Amino acid sequence: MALSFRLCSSPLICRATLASNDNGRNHHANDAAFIRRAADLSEKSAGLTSPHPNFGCVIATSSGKVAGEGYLYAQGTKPAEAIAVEAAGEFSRGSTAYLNMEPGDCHGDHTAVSALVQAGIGRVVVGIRHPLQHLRGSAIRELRSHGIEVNVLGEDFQSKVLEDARKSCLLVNAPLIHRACSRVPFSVLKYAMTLDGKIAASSGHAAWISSKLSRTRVFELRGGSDAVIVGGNTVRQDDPRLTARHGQGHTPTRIVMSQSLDLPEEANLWDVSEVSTIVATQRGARKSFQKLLASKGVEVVEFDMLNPREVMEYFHLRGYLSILWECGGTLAASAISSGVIHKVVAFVAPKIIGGRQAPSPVGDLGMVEMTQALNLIDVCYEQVGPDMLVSGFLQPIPDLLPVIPSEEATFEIEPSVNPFEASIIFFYKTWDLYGSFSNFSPHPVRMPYGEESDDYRTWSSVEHYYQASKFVGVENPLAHDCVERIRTARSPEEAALIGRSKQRQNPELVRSDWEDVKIEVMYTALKCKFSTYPHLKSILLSTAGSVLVEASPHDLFWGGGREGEGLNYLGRLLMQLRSEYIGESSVSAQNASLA
Ligand SMILES: NC(=O)C1=CN([C@@H]2O[C@H](COP(=O)(O)OP(=O)(O)OC[C@H]3O[C@@H](n4cnc5c(N)ncnc54)[C@H](OP(=O)(O)O)[C@@H]3O)[C@@H](O)[C@H]2O)C=CC1
Ligand SMILES: Nc1c(N[C@@H]2O[C@H](COP(=O)(O)O)[C@@H](O)[C@H]2O)[nH]c(=O)[nH]c1=O
Repeated sequence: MALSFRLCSSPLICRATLASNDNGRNHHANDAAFIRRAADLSEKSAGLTSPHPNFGCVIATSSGKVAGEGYLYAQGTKPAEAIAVEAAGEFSRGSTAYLNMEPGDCHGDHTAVSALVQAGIGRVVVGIRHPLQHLRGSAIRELRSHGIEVNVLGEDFQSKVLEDARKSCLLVNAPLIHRACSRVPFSVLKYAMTLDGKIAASSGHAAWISSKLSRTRVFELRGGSDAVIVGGNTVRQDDPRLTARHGQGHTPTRIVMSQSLDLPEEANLWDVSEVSTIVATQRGARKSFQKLLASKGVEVVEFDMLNPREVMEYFHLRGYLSILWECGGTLAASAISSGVIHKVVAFVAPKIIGGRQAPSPVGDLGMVEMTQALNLIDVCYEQVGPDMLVSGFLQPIPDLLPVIPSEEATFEIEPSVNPFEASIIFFYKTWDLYGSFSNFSPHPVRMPYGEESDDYRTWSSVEHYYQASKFVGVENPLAHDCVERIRTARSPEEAALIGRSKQRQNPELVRSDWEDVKIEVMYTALKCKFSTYPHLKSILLSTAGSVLVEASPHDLFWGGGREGEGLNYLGRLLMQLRSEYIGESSVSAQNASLA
């Protein structure tokens, strides 16, 4: 369903519509402006961390002044709402909080909602409901249950300015919305072409068509994606690096799709010292070359049918939210035909190269009449240096507006419905249904700082503690530095990045018994987390009878692997902990009955 706004049906809507005189219009304009600001804010972490649901919060006083604002930096960090009310301090009381998206308090601890309630916020305006089914509506319901007036754009109010503001909220979380309703990640096809529609000269040479400024924009696009994809021919022709080149921030995985595996033995993409590369290929293709790639640290994933849809479904399962396609026209045509491309970003350079054989951005789509052409929607034009950047959507952002339930019906919706009827519970990303089982979940633990130390510190997540433990007890100041860098990392993913890369680059800094103790380290940290947070313990206990599997297809030690080939140690430890708790509670029940 394309973007649209529905007719009002709830009492709140009618109240709002009745107030739609000039004063009402002013309110709408203010609300729209602050919601847009929240949406802009929510995108601030783009390129700094891996893509995640984007949340922004603006607190505005009754006189229309911004008192505080915040955005979610990465998954597993402090919610935008908590940051904003902290910044606003006493001004929060009676103010309005503008949220581009309903909070995703997915761990039962309701941090975002509590922050707003405790700060005395009087009214909350929400751009869109949370797209994920298991979170949608619950924070709104909870806020209302605390007597806070909550208005959801498109449900409680309608007007042109609010429609535009709501659209900006949909745009900043388009990848998440796609995740909620399709089985493929949000995909953007990007290319640079000359004014005569060529992406290379007839020799295949393409460096460079677009200007330096445009290419810097491409680095930003890469930094905001989980992965960048090219086809085998682009690797052979260009030997690309596909890095984001911004120094500190997030770097996407590089993916090569090649059926033949007829690829060079030496290539920039096989250097995985900084960024990983995955080659997706046809099952059974050039086994000897697969071995060579594996020896260089390149992951090879075989597919029975190597096509864009299969590959995208696979990366969806790996938790990828957004993918940037930087391939040539052959693979681009195949991806468009498979329906996996959602958006197109084209840099058009004012140059003419000519050449009958020179490649164009999209190969054969089998169309013969101009009436069959695919029309982009929501098209934007922007001049970037000498180039023109044209972007637009090939598919509308799905509108997940529910058929608006009545207030009573809203209360009847069971937010904790478990879609996994089967006895296997998968968990991975923190925003998923059982996201609190992930090491990245935002639950700080008090654990020792150093081996057998009495010096207990707060670690922002189990992942922080686990990664730092690799370097504990090593007599080397550099190892101490690693521990401190990991402890103070801004997010669990940064902690993981530092821990993993240091372990790879400086194995001498890792404690010698790490392989023997790592399971115990993890277990102790998990035990601390689940004992510290009773609601997490309850969620764990509620899974009794189910097998817990960390749905990480690439981590074959802690995760379950793609086809169950992983050892799933994280899932196992959680089940062990669950048994321990169940044992403890049955012993205490026995003691109580004896007493
Ligand atoms: N200006 C720009 O923005 C860009 C320009 N280019 C230029 O484009 C040219 C290369 O274009 P092109 O040949 O189209 O390269 P592609 O990147 O589209 O690579 C095509 C290759 O992709 C692999 N592939 C795997 N699965 C599929 C599938 N289902 N459908 C189609 N291909 C699949 C095959 O590799 P294999 O043969 O290994 O099996 C195929 O040969 C180069 O000159 C390069 O410089 C490239 C990217 C961007
Ligand atoms: N030629 C061309 C592009 N080409 C794309 O960039 C890749 C090279 O990236 P890297 O090795 O990281 O610099 C190349 O393989 C292709 O995918 N991109 C652009 O923005 N503008 C250009 O003019």
